Amino acid sequence: MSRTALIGTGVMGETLLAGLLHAGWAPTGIVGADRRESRRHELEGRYGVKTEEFAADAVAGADTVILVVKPQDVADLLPEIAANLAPGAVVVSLCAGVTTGQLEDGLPADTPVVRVMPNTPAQVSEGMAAVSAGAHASAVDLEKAVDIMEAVGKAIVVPERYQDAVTALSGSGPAYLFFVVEAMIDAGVGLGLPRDISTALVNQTMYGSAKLLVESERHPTLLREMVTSPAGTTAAALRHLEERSVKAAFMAAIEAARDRSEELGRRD
Ligand SMILES: NC(=O)C1=CN([C@@H]2O[C@H](COP(=O)(O)OP(=O)(O)OC[C@H]3O[C@@H](n4cnc5c(N)ncnc54)[C@H](O)[C@@H]3O)[C@@H](O)[C@H]2O)C=CC1
Ligand SMILES: O=C(O)[C@@H]1CCC=N1
Repeated sequence: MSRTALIGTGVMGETLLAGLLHAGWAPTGIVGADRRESRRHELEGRYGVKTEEFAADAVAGADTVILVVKPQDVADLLPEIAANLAPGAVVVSLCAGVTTGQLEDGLPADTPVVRVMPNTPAQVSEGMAAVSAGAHASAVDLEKAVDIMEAVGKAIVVPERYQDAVTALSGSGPAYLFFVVEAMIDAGVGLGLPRDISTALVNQTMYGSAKLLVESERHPTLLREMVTSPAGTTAAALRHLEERSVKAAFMAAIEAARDRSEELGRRD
């Protein structure tokens, strides 16, 4: 039976684990590793998977090793797993900024490495992931990573040079949308709506708008124009957003995220 080791079971590690189990993967085929004892107990109780304290133990005998630790922890992790990595095992990294070259340098020669940028909507099987092959990853290895990510949403293959931009856009993207949601809910409360009513209005507006965007396949400008009646309420609101350069602020914010991803990938 194939065995997948999931190294790091924090927010993103649990997201992937839950998604894979929801997609029908057997808990017996997955072993988690986390340094935190409390986390290991939580995961074992919640999902019935086996967990290990040390990554090296989880990796032994695994044909796929998925790294979901913070980028800052990767350098210490690689020597831990390198010694126990099974020949031919594919290493799939979800760590922001960390390049396939950095990973290959810390792993046995010719280890197939695939870099992936996922996002948290994978928790509800609506993730968006971008996948890039390292120097020694075959088409089959790349497909393995795509299959893993497609179990929890959509996945596309991109050249690795796009990964920092992808990280800034779809990796961090859910946080930008939740930020807008918070702002809208607070605005509703500011206008006198009870918080639960404001939340219900905003949540469904977000959900319905996202569904309309995807299902209609119409350009967002057209969809926005459909809402904007001449001399109406939307025009009055959009004027305020334009006066405050909100679009430019989004662009600058996403550039900052791209720069941070590049920084995380820089070798010391
Ligand atoms: N949270 C998100 O929305 C996304 C996160 N990512 C990437 O996923 C990775 C993890 O992020 P989060 O889950 O948010 O962080 P987190 O801090 O929630 O989880 C990291 C986990 O790794 C464990 N860990 C650290 N070193 C370890 C080791 N040597 N052996 C075993 N376990 C170890 C920690 O105990 C912790 O539970 C990061 O590289 C991040 O860039 C990527 C896309 C989205
Ligand atoms: O904030 C971060 O660094 C991670 C990567 C993309 C989303 N969360």
